[in-house]
Amino acid sequence: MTDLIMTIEDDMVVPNFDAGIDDLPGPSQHSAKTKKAGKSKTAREPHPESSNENVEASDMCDDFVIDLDADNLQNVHHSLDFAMAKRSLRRQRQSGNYTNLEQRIAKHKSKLRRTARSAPDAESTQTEPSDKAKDREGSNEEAADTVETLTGNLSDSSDPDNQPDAASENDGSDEEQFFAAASDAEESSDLDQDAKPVAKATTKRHKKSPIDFKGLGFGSDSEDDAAEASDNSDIEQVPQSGSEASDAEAASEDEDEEKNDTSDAESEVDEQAEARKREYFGAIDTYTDVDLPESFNSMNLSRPIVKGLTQLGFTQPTAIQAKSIPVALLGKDICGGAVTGSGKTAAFVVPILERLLYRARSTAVTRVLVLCPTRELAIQCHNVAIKLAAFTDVHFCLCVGGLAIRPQEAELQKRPDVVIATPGRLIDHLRNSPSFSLDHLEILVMDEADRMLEDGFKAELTEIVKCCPRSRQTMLFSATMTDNVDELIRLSLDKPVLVQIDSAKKTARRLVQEFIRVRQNHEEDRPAILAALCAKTYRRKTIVFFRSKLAVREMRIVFGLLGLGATEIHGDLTQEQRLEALEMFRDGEVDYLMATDVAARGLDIKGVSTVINFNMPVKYSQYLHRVGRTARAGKGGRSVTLAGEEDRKILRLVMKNSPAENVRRRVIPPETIARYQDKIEKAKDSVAAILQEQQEDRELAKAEKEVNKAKNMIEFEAEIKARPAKTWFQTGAEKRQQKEASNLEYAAKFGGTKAVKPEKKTVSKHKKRKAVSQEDLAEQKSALKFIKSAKRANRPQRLSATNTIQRPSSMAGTQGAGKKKNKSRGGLDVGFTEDLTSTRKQGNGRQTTNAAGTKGKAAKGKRR
Ligand SMILES: Nc1ncnc2c1ncn2[C@@H]1O[C@H](COP(=O)(O)OP(=O)(O)OP(=O)(O)O)[C@@H](O)[C@H]1O
Repeated sequence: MTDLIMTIEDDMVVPNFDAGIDDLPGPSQHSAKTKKAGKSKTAREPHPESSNENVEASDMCDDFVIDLDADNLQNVHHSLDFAMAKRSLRRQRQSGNYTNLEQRIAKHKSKLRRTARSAPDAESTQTEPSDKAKDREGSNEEAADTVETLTGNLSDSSDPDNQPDAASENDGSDEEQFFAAASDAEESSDLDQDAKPVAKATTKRHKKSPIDFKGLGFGSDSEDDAAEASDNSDIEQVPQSGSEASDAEAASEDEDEEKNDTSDAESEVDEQAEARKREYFGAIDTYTDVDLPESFNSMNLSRPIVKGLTQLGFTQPTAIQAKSIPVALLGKDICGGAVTGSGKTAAFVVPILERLLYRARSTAVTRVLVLCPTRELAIQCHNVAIKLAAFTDVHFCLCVGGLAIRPQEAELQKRPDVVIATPGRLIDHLRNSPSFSLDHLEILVMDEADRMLEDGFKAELTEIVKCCPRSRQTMLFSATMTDNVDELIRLSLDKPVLVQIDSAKKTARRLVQEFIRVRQNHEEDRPAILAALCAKTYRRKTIVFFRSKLAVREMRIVFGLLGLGATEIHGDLTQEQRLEALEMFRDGEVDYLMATDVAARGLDIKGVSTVINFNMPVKYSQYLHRVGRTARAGKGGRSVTLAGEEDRKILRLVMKNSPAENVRRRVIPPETIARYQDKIEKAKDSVAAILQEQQEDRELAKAEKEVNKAKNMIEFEAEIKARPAKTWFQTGAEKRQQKEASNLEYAAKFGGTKAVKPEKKTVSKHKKRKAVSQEDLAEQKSALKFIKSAKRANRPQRLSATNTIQRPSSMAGTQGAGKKKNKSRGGLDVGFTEDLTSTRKQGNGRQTTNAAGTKGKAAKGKRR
C-alpha cells in the first residue's frame, strides 16, 4: 500500500515526568524516531489529559510501571536503569545466577519506599473526595448495620467470623494467607491509602503481572503457592516477589504449563494483530511534529461550536479529541482508539459540525451518517450531537430500530444534514424509504466500530458502505479497536490516520477492579454474593451485568424482595421499556440497573459508581466495555467481578493490562453468603410465581399487539395493500447465522476468548408459546393469518427508485412518537428526541419497581 499513513502514538502525550520516562530504554515497539520525537516534547506543559500519565507511561515501558510522582520516578531512573536490569536479570536467571542483581533491585526498591513514605501526598490535595474516601463513608454507614458483613466483604483476618470456611476448602492455608493480604490491602486502601498513596503505589506496582493469579488467590493449591501467598501477605515484601512476577518470562518459571501456553499464545496473538495493523497502516510515520492543541480555542473552531462545547462544560479537549479533531478537520480518514469514557463522541461530532458550518445551504442533502451498534447508544449520541450543535443550524435525524418507523421516514424526507442510526434500521430506510439515499454523503462515522464488525453487523455494514460515495471521509472509533484491522481494510478506509491514545486493552486510569473468587463447586453462591455486595456495600448507582436475560429477570425480582430498588434492561423488553429503565436509573429512582450486554457499550450515565459483573463476560473486550460504564471522564469508579475458575484467561488479561495497584481481591465470608443464600432460598417460590406472572404479561402484551395490528390491517386494508411491499436485507435466521459465524471467526483469530453460544431461539419461542393460554393462542393465530394474507397480497409490488407513494396521514398518526410535527426542522429534532426519551408521556407501561420487583400496574391497568 502506497498510501501516506500517519500515526499518532501514545508517547505524543507528554506525561508530567517525561524526563524520567524518556530516559528509559524504549520498548521495541516504539520506533527510534518516535522516541526521539517524544523526547523533544519534554519541555511542554502537561496535556490536559495528563491525568493519564501513568497509563501512558506504562504503555511505553510495559514491564516496569511505577505510579509515582515525577521526583520519585526520576530518582528511580537515575539510580537504576530498570529495564536494563530486568534484561540482565532474565539472562542471569537463565544461567541460574541472579542473586546479585536481585539484591541490587531490592536495595533500590527499599530506597524507593523510604523516599515514597516521606513524599507529600499528591492525591490527598484533590478537591473531589476520592473513591476510597467514599468507600470509607460507606464503611461507616455499614458499621451501624451488620458490621461483620462489611468487614467480611473485606475479609478482616482478625475476625474469626470472617475466616474462610476451612472445612469446605482444600487450600485453607493459602486462602487464609491471601485473605489476610487482600484484607490488609483493602483496609489500608480504605484507611491509609489517602495518607500514603505513594507508598502503596511503590509497593504494589511491582505486582503488575500478566500471570500473577496467585496474587488474586486464583493460583493452584500447592504448598509452594501457599508459601508465595504468604509472602504476598506482607505488603512490603510484594515488590520482591512482584518484581519476578512483573517479568513475564521470569514469572513463567513459576507458572504451570497451561499458563505458559496461554501466555505465549496471547503474545503471539498480540504480535499477529500488531503485524496486521502495521501492514494496513503502513510504515509508522508520524504526527509527532504537530503541536497538539491544548484547548478548544486553539483548534480554530468556529464560535458556535466553541459555545456549544462551553455550554456542555468542555473547556479542554481530552487526548483523543486533541489528536483527532485537527486530523478530522483535514478531511482524513481516522481510526481512533481511546479508553472508555475518554470523550470519543465529541471527538467526531465536533469536526463534523465544524465542516457542516461551511456546507452549501442551497440544497438540503444528508451529508453525514453516524452508525452506532445499539439503539441506546445512537440515542445518546444524538443527544450529545444536538447539544453540541445548539448554536448551529445543523439538523439531525435519529433512525433506530424498535421505534416507530413512519416519523423517521418523515424526518428523512426532509434530508437532515446528519443521520444517526443503527445499521439494521438504516438499511430498512435505504431500501424502503422513498427518496432517502446516501448519494451525497461526505462523512461516515462508525462508533464502536469493532463491535459492529464482530457482532453480526458485517454484512449490513458492507451494504451501507456500498451505498456511500467513495469520496467520503470515514472515521472509526472504539475503545477496543485494534483487533479488527483486517475488517477495517474491508471497509476501505482511505489513507487512514491511526489515532491510538491508549492500548486497546486498557481500562480507565482511575478504575479500581475487584475480583471475587467463585470456586468451582460454589457456582450457586453467585446470587447470594451479589445480594450481599449490593445490600451491604454498593448501594448507589450500580450496574450489574449478567450473561442471560433470565438471570437479569430473576435477580431483579430477588432485589425487589430484598428491598433494593432495581430496574432491568435487556433484549426481551420493548424499546420504550429499555429507555424507561435507563431513565429511571439515570434519574436515581432506582439504585441498580440489571443488564445484559445490551448496556455494555458506550452508555454514558453520570455518577455510576460501581459496575458488577455477575459473570465474567466471554470476551475481554466485553469486559472492558462493561467496566467502562464507570470511571468515566477522568472520574473514579469501581468494578467488581465474580470470577470462576473458567475465567482465568480473561483475568490474566486484566492483570496484564491494568496497573497492579488498581486490581484488588475481595472476599466475602461464607457466613454472609450462607445468610443471603437462606434469604434467596426463602424467596424462591415468590420469584418463580413472579416470573410466571411476568411471562404471562409478556405473552398477553404480545397477543394484544398482534390483535391491534390485525385491527389496523382491517381498518386500513386498502391503504396498506396499496403500499409497496417492504424488502429485507437479511432474514432473522440469516442474521443469527452470521452472528455465530463472526463470533467463531473472532475466537479463532484472537484466541483467549470464547465464541458466544448460538442463541436457542427456537426452544425459547416454543416454551413461550406453550405458556400462552389457548384463547390467546387462537386470537394470535387468526391475527397472524390475516397479516400474512395481507402481506402476500402485497408481494408482487416492489420498490422502485421512482416510487413516491404517499403514506396516508391517518397511518402516520397511529405511530406514537411521530405525533409532534413542529414546523421548524430544529424544533422537530428536539421534539423527536423528547418523544423518544419521555416514554412516560406516551403511556408505554412504565416499569415500576415494587417490593416484588414486578412491572408496573400501568401496564396491567391498560390491559384491563
Ligand atoms: N473535553 C471534555 N471535557 C470534559 N468532559 C468531557 C469532554 N469530552 C467528553 N467529556 C465527557 O466524558 C464523558 C464520556 O464521553 P464519551 O461518552 O464520549 O466517551 P467515550 O470515549 O465515547 O466512551 P465509550 O468508549 O464508553 O463509548 C461524557 O460524560 C462527556 O460529557
